[in-house]
Amino acid sequence: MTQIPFSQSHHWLALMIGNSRLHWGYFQGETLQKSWDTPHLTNEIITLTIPDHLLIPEVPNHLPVYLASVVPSQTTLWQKYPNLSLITLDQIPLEKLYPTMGIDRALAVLGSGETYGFPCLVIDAGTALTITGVNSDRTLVGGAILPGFKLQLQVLATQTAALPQTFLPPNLPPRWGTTTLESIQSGIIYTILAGIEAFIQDWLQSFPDSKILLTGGDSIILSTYFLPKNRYLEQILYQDKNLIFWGLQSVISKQIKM
Ligand SMILES: Nc1ncnc2c1ncn2[C@@H]1O[C@H](COP(=O)(O)OP(=O)(O)OP(=O)(O)O)[C@@H](O)[C@H]1O
Ligand SMILES: CC(C)(CO)[C@@H](O)C(=O)NCCC(=O)O
Ligand SMILES: [K+]
Repeated sequence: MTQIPFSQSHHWLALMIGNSRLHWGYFQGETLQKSWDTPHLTNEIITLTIPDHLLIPEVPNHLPVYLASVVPSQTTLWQKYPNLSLITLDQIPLEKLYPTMGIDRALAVLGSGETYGFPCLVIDAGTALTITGVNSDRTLVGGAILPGFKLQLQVLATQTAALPQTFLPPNLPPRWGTTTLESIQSGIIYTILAGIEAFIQDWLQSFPDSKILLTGGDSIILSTYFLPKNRYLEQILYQDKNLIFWGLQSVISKQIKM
């Protein structure tokens, strides 16, 4: 994997491989022009044709790809792609990251700090739901990992006889469910919300000036559920689906003179 001189092209792709799907960002210089998601790859990739509907003009087929991944089997499929740079934990300018920490968490909390300021707490509602806090010295304080909303719903449906597959309702369901569906929704949603609130309150005791960022595939629905119950957090709580891209942009712009 070779480092691409950035001057070759101002067009580049950020690719975050998550556990559910691929998250793409198309950048011109430091500007994120578009972002989109696709399913995991099934075959090795050698050239990359950008879908027409993304309306990216004149994009070459070997656009530089800056790849961060938490799925090793997907990373392998990129080995023969000519313009690939793999972003790994050692390139993240944060202190005390531990060796097995997910690069998505490190990038999201870096992107959050660079954009909204340090200290910051990131709540990433993806396949897994992660909580990651960094202080004003850009040092990892720590975090937590639990099954995400969809995974919790799925596991109840697949590991029990009587419980059906359940969806996330568009608005907060009643706490006291009177049907199976409502009871599952209530159980998962209210316990996740209570857990998140407890982590935030604990964090704010140590870092009262911290911003709190919600990101990940379920972050919009999470803020819909969470904000009306926690109006006191309104001034410090933000939803931003692009935190990982801001983190990648920060790492890459420091490696390469734009
Ligand atoms: N089109 C979609 N495809 C898959 N998941 C989706 C989609 N839209 C929303 N989601 C939600 O996004 C969640 C997955 O989040 P995200 O895409 O951030 O996960 P991911 O790619 O696995 O990343 P991570 O590794 O951070 O978990 C799922 O729980 C699902 O409910
Ligand atoms: C927790 C996930 C799955 C979230 O995508 C990812 O960040 C990961 O694989 N992390 C490795 C373990 C850790 O972060 O401690
Ligand atoms: K695993």
